[in-house]
Amino acid sequence: MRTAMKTIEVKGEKSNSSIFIGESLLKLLNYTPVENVFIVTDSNVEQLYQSHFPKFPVFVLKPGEAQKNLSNAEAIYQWLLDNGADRSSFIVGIGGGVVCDMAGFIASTYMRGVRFGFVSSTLLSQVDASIGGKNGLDLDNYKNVIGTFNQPEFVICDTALLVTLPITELRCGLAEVVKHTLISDRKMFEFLEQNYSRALSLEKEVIDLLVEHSVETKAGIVNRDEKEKGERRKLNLGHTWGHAIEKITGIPHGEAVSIGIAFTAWLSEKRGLLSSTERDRIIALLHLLGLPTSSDVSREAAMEALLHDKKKEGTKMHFVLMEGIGNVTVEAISIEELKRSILE
Ligand SMILES: O=C(O)C(=O)C[C@@H](O)[C@H](O)[C@H](O)COP(=O)(O)O
Ligand SMILES: [Zn+2]
Repeated sequence: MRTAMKTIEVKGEKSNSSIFIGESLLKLLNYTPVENVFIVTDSNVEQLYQSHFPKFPVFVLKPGEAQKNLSNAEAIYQWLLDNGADRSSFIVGIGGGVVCDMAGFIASTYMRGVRFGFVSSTLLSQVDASIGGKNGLDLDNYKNVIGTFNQPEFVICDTALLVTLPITELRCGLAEVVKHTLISDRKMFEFLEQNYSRALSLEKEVIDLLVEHSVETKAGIVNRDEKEKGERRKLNLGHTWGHAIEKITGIPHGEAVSIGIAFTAWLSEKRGLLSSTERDRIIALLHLLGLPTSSDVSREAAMEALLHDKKKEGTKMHFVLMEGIGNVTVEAISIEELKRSILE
């Protein structure tokens, strides 16, 4: 039985981040100063876990991606000012990806930057969103168009908090786990094929292993390429198409990523990089996890949204393709060629 807490380090250019897997929200005070701390959370987390929070001022956001916007950022800046937060203050985000993104962005910009850390409460956030120092807000429904690279001092991944997570949210986190296995670990993909139902029933041993594997995979990549000049682009597998679907439909991020992964498997097969057998295995695993693999959005509409993605540089776009389960390649594809591949 795996019980011990595991620590993984992310090394950023400016600062480092310690990820504590299996640590408890109840131990938060061991990681923050004893005063001048400000908590950002959402109403779901507040309702379930406020009694576990240390006694610091709390700003409560409404839940959901739509809250990751500039007007909420302004409200939080104002609240910090009103409550006397200064350059020596410490901000803690307690919640999922939206809360961590907001808290990280605010902390990185308030008074030109104050110290911050996260308690990550959803699977998606523990395996991905809270790790690696990307803090961003959406604009006009386009994902993370405004943001910073800045590492939190710590991330507490309290897997005990996952027991209250709705099943849709759990599935969404598993979409990012599948993404990590597709990027670099065929054996882990096979482990998921064999153990998907144990993951869906939140078996502790399996969940801890999956969180640890994802954090290790992501930390390794971020340590080599924090600012996404090269290898980190791989972490965007399924996201270029996924973000377009997410923008148009408003479905949860993990579901959009699942659709994006399935689309990428199709495109990779079409371009002769992936066998149809492996494509079918990928789609089958996503289905076993209860994730969607297609959407009603027309390819033309998705293509239009995709052209506004921040991964577009001039007339080209970096697209992550699969060369087999556990192996991806990043190709700078011209928009014209992408249109031909996708629309013909
Ligand atoms: O951390 C990264 O790098 C990722 O690409 C991880 C993604 O799963 C995550 O959704 C990220 O926020 C997307 O970043 P973006 O730069 O494409 O907005
Ligand atoms: Zn993602």
